[in-house]
Amino acid sequence: MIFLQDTAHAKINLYLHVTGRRPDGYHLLDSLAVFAGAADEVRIAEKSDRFSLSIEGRFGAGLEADDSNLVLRAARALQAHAGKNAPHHLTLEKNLPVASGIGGGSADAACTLRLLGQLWNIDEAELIAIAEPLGADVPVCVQQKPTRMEGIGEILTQAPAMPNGGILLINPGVAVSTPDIFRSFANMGGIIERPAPIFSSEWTSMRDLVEMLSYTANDLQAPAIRHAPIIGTVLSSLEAQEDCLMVRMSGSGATCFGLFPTPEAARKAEIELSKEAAHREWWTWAGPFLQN
Ligand SMILES: C[C@](O)(CO)[C@H](O)COP(=O)(O)OP(=O)(O)OC[C@H]1O[C@@H](n2ccc(N)nc2=O)[C@H](O)[C@@H]1O
Ligand SMILES: Nc1ncnc2c1ncn2[C@@H]1O[C@H](COP(=O)(O)OP(=O)(O)OP(=O)(O)O)[C@@H](O)[C@H]1O
Repeated sequence: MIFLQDTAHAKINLYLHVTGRRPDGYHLLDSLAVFAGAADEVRIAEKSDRFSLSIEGRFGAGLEADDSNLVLRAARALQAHAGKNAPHHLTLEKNLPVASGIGGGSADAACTLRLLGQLWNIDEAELIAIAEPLGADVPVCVQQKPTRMEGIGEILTQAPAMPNGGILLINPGVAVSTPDIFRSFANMGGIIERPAPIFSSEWTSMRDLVEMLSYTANDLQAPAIRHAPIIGTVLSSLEAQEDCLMVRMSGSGATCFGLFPTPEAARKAEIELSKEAAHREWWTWAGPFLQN
């Protein structure tokens, strides 16, 4: 019997600047993370003698339901922190492509923390502290709100709400390893000096937001295209769509996004692209941003 469930939304890095490197090798970032309607789902069922996991959904076959899974790692980390001995059976519906730059695993871990936090009465600040060692993207995924991420992802500043625009996501089915892309970034010349983006107090339309984004980039895009040239093809296909305001890759790739004035315009572009996407076996999703 399922008694609690929550959605783990795709994280999109609208820009991602690499600004430095820590002595332990992790890169310092400045990034605007927002969340799309596309999501995995995590469900908590009855108590069990230990935490266990079932995985379903389109991309479930590519993942092990063992201790390496971020859902179980998050559950065990919170259990240890809370000093609880109350394990449950968990189910993950994996709708988002794996290792694709939209933080799927991080979103699942954060979703698990939220669910168990609700069950065990643990506040958000504590959940964020538990989230940090699980992965650089996990803290931002706990809140699932438009957020500027700095440091390696642990310095979070709330960003203005997203305008009521649309996003089209395309993943070409090539898994991209985050450490490999950071390594290539360093080998291709490393840090690019540029002024920090200036945030306004609100974005009244997608055009307003896109104007600000036009002064930014994803510094991992060029290294990712070197690993997976198909990313360049995806970006060109998105760019060719009517009403598309801008295109870019998210995170360390390979998922790319197009921004549109409305969710309907994004859905129309998805339909336009559906033949090519089916032929090339691309995953696509179009619709609104998650509004909080
Ligand atoms: C690229 C982003 O997706 C942007 O949101 C994230 O920074 C990556 O977050 P993530 O997938 O949760 O990454 P983690 O699992 O913490 O790190 C995977 C590996 O990527 C590299 N890594 C990650 C984050 C970061 N700020 N600098 C890094 O150099 C490190 O080699 C690390 O061992
Ligand atoms: N629940 C999970 N969902 C997805 N990946 C998981 C999960 N648990 C563990 N992993 C492992 O984590 C790795 C990264 O997967 P994930 O989908 O989070 O990457 P990503 O989309 O590139 O994330 P990011 O944008 O944070 O870099 C995968 O190689 C996968 O084996």
